[in-house]
Amino acid sequence: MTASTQEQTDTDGLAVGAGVDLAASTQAAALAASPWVGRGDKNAVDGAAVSAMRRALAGIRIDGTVVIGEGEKDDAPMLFTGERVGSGDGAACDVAVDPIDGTRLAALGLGNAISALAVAERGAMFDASSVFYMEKLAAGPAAAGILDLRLPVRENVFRLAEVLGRDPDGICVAVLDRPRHDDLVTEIRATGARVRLLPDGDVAAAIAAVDAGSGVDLMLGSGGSPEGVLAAAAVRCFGGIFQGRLWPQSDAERAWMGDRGYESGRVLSARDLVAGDDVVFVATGVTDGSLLRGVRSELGVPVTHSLVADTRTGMRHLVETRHPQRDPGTG
Ligand SMILES: O=P(O)(O)OC[C@H]1O[C@](O)(COP(=O)(O)O)[C@@H](O)[C@@H]1O
Ligand SMILES: [Mn+2]
Ligand SMILES: [Mn+2]
Repeated sequence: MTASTQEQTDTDGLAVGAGVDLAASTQAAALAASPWVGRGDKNAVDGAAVSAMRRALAGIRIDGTVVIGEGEKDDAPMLFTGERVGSGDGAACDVAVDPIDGTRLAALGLGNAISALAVAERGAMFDASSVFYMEKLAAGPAAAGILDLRLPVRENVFRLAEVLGRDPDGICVAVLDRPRHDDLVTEIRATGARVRLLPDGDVAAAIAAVDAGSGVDLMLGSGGSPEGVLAAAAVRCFGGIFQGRLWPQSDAERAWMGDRGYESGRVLSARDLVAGDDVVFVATGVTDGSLLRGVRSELGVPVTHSLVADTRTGMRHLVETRHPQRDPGTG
């Protein structure tokens, strides 16, 4: 795998096919966060994951620029937007990271926390760093051309039920459990559909929505814009649809959108959010979840579960990795 990855990177000049290499970064983040799981300290979870991911990226042969990161931080050397990551040689690319999506879940010892990273060609990723929230819709491939974020919720649920050949009561919609979603949840339930309320973690939820057999048919509601770009990258690799609409919360955010000529109400597709034909998405489980198992220990050896996918091959790998901690003294 590594040899062919290397070759592809050399001949194409792009960071494609490098998914398994890139997974080292989400694995490092998950491994570093795992001692903090259940200890109630969100900052410790995030801090450990961010530094480990950053260090691991330095060993990966890409010339990456973080487009979706931890915000524009001037102080701590973290994964801030605009930061260059990777070894500096290899393909020039945009990088989106969420070292832990579900920090609170991990701190509370709850399931579904993941570490996620996506890479695309340089300039391919939508700059969503300055408007925090995005309204989102994600569903499987059958929903293409049928569902639309601008339609009433009821209409989307009925359309999805029809295209899937079910009654609305056979539809399950994932929604972040937030007071702002109370009306949304009422509207969904009024159609007969079920709602799976999530304490956190809408990247994994969007993947569940596009993935047949996950038990989730649709994801609706607002969440972080950075997570929207990561979910869009995943959907580009897995198939299915993702739609996002920036949801500004302040005059500063509205001004930022205006300055960039972003019409309010514009619906962004997965391809608008992550363009190009070379997209790689990797995620590693931190705590056990519906998508991935969390970090666990087998006879003292840490084991991780990662998902690796790319648009070029359309392949999706579930990778189980043993991480023996070698004693330098014994080689
Ligand atoms: O908690 P809010 O403000 O509703 O934001 C929702 C966002 O936070 C999360 O639940 C958790 O994100 P982090 O763990 O990266 O902070 C995301 O999955 C989601 O997009
Ligand atoms: Mn995070
Ligand atoms: Mn997040």
